[in-house]
Amino acid sequence: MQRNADRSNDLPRFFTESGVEIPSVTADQMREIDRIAMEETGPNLFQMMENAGRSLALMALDFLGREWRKARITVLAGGGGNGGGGICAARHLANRGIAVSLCLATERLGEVPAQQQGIFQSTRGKEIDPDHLNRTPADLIVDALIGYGLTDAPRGTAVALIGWANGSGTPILSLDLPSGLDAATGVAYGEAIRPQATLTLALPKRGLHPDRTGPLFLADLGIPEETYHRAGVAYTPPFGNRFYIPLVVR
Ligand SMILES: NC(=O)C1=CN([C@@H]2O[C@H](COP(=O)(O)OP(=O)(O)OC[C@H]3O[C@@H](n4cnc5c(N)ncnc54)[C@H](O)[C@@H]3O)[C@@H](O)[C@H]2O)[C@@H](O)CC1
Ligand SMILES: [K+]
Repeated sequence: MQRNADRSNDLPRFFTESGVEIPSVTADQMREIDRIAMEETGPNLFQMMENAGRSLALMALDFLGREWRKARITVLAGGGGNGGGGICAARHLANRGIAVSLCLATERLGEVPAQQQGIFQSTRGKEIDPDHLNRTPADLIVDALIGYGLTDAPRGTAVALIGWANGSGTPILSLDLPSGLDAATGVAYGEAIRPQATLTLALPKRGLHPDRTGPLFLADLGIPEETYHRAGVAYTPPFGNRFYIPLVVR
């Protein structure tokens, strides 16, 4: 059965459309790159989260196509860095007049996600409780519940929201990785989001198997080459003249 299979010996490789290979990272390696950025080189966490959220909003707009103005979007967000990126995207989408509903899995937000929530509260977007989800029609769901911080099966409201989103029949865009998957191995500890597409951040996470992510895209967080090199990651900027790019996975 695929759900809980150990897939660590079957890791995908990631390439740009022009065939340049992009290194993949475990959660620990990505955490170290984040640490070097935050403590040594910049950008700081708020700046990276802003870049993540804006690219996520842009990808949602591209996904919706010409009908984007009429779209209704539900953003599901957790309390960590992944949730913060989702809340930021919710603001950018609400700023464009889209009907955005933000549903938080927890009231305990980290400091930077809480700042994002504070800004969102000045938009026309609405914050809704999980028990209002079925009364809130959506054309697109954004999954920003859990990112590379997951270490065991999703619990509590997060797992209820994963189940609701999967059963909704509405397309889902996942931020960084489908919530519920382990970033390094791609193993699902329990129920995991089944997205239409995934926007991963900075570098692809090792466990992003294409059968679990849908089409995979990579967003630029604005981290300089030097930061990756200090972390021991051979990195050449893959973005060309864009801020998010499709990845080819083999
Ligand atoms: N440089 C980067 O890579 C950046 C990463 N960012 C995002 O931040 C994420 C990492 O942030 P964090 O380390 O805060 O971790 P996450 O946000 O991935 O996970 C922590 C949160 O997930 C929820 N959670 C974790 N385990 C759970 C469980 N078993 N059941 C239910 N809920 C659970 C809780 O809300 C917790 O606060 C990345 O995946 C990425 O999306 C961005 O914030 C910007 C910078
Ligand atoms: K996610």
